[in-house]
Amino acid sequence: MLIGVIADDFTGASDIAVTLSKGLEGEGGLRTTQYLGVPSVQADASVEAGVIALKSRSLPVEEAVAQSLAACRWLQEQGCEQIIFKYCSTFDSTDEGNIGPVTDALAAHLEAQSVVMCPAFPAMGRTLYQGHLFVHDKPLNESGMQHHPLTPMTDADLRRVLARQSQNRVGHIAWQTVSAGSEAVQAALVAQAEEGRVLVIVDAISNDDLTIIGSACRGAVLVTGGSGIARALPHNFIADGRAQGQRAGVPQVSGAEAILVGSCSGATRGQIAEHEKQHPVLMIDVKEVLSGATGPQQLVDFIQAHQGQAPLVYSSGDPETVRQLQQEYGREKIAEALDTLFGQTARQLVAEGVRRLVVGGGETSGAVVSALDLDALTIGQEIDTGVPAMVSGGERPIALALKSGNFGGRDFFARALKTL
Ligand SMILES: Nc1ncnc2c1ncn2[C@@H]1O[C@H](COP(=O)(O)OP(=O)(O)O)[C@@H](O)[C@H]1O
Ligand SMILES: O=C(O)[C@@H](O)C(=O)COP(=O)(O)O
Repeated sequence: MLIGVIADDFTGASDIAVTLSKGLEGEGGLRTTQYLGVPSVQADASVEAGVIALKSRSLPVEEAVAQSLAACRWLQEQGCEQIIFKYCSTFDSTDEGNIGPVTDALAAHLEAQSVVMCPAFPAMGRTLYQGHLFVHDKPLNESGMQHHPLTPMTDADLRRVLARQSQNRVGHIAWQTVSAGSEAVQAALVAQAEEGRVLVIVDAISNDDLTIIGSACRGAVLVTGGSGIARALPHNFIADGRAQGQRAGVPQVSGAEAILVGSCSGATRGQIAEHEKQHPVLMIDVKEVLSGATGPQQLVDFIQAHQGQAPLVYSSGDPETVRQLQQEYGREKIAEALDTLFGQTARQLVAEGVRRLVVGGGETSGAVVSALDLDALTIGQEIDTGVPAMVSGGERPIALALKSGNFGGRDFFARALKTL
C-alpha cells in the first residue's frame, strides 16, 4: 500500500476514495479500497491506496485522536509512505476539535515538520483564499454551514478556527505563492517549519492549484485536506513507476432497494423535494422517534411496501425545526436516537433482502454502515462529484452510495439507485 487515508466520516471516505481511484484526467489513479473502521486483518497485497472510514468527526477529542492514531499505525504496517488525514471540504468541526487535535497527534507520531492543510474542493465550489474558506460565492459562515446540526461553522478564517483547536502554531501559504509553482510551495513549507509553524493552511482556488500543491507534497509523510488534496497525489507514484494508473470499475448488484436520509443540508432537502415528485417518500417525526412511538419496523414496512419505486425515508428538517428540536431535547440525544433508528432499519432491511442502499448524510452513513458489519468496499463509478457507487465483498454483496449532505444534483437519489 502506498497511500493511506484516515477519513473522519464515511461519506468523506468514499469521496476521497473515488478521487484516489480516478487520479488525474487521462492518467488514472490507484487501486483503492475503503475499510470501515480499522481492519483487524492485513490488507490484500493488490491495494495501492487504503482509505479507513472513521466516524470521528463528532467524537470527543481523545477518542477521535486515539482512533486516528490506531488507523495510522495500521496503514503504516501495510507499508504506506504517505498518510492523508481527510476532513470535510467545509472544515466541519467545533472549537474543541477534532481537526486540530487529530492533526497535532498525527504530526507528532509521524514526526512531520510542516503539514499542508487544504480543504479546498473547487469542483464543489469550495475555495480557499487568504486563509478564508468560501462555498461558491459565500464565506463559509454564510453558506448554510452555520446551521449544521452538529458542527456549525461560524468563522470563515481557517487560521483562526485552527488556532482555537491546535496546540501547534498555525501558518499560512497564500495563493500568490501557490500560483508561483510547486517549488515555491515547497520552499514556503520549509520556511514555515523553521518558524515552528507545523500546521500550514494552504490556499487553493482551482484544480491547477491542487495539482501544484500535490506535486509539492511528493514525499511528505502527512498531508491533510478535503478530497481535492488527493487528486494529484497518485501522480507522484505513477510518475515514479510505482503504480500503473487504473480506472474505476462498475459494480453490478441486483436486488431490493432503499434510500435513508438524515442530512439536514439545503442541498439534501432540495433532493428530497425533487424525489417526492415521482417517488414514495416517508417523513420521520423526530418527536415520535424520541418517545418510542416510531421505530425501525414502521420504516421497514414503508420501504417494503414500495419496492421497485425507489422508496425514501428521511428525518431531515429545516434550520428552524432543527433548532427547536435541539433546544427541547438536546443535540446529542436526537443524533443518537436517529443514528440508532437508521442503523437498526438498515440492518433489518438487509436481513430481509435489500441489496442496494443509498444514504444521505455523513453521520447517518456512518450509523448505517456500522450497523451492517461490512469490512471493505470496492470503489466503482462516480455517480455525482465525490459520490461513488461502492460494493461490499462476500457472497451476498451490497451496493452502496453514501452521499455527503451537500453533494449531488437535484435528482441524485433516483439516479444513484439506477447506477447501483
Ligand atoms: N429533524 C432533525 N432534527 C435535528 N437533528 C436531525 C434531524 N434530522 C437529522 N438530524 C441529525 O443531523 C445530523 C446530520 O448529519 P449528517 O448525517 O452528517 O448530514 P450532513 O452530511 O449534512 O452533515 C445527524 O446527526 C442527524 O442525526
Ligand atoms: O469534503 C466533503 O465535503 C465531503 O467529503 C465530506 O466530508 C462530507 O461530510 P458530510 O457533509 O457530513 O456528509
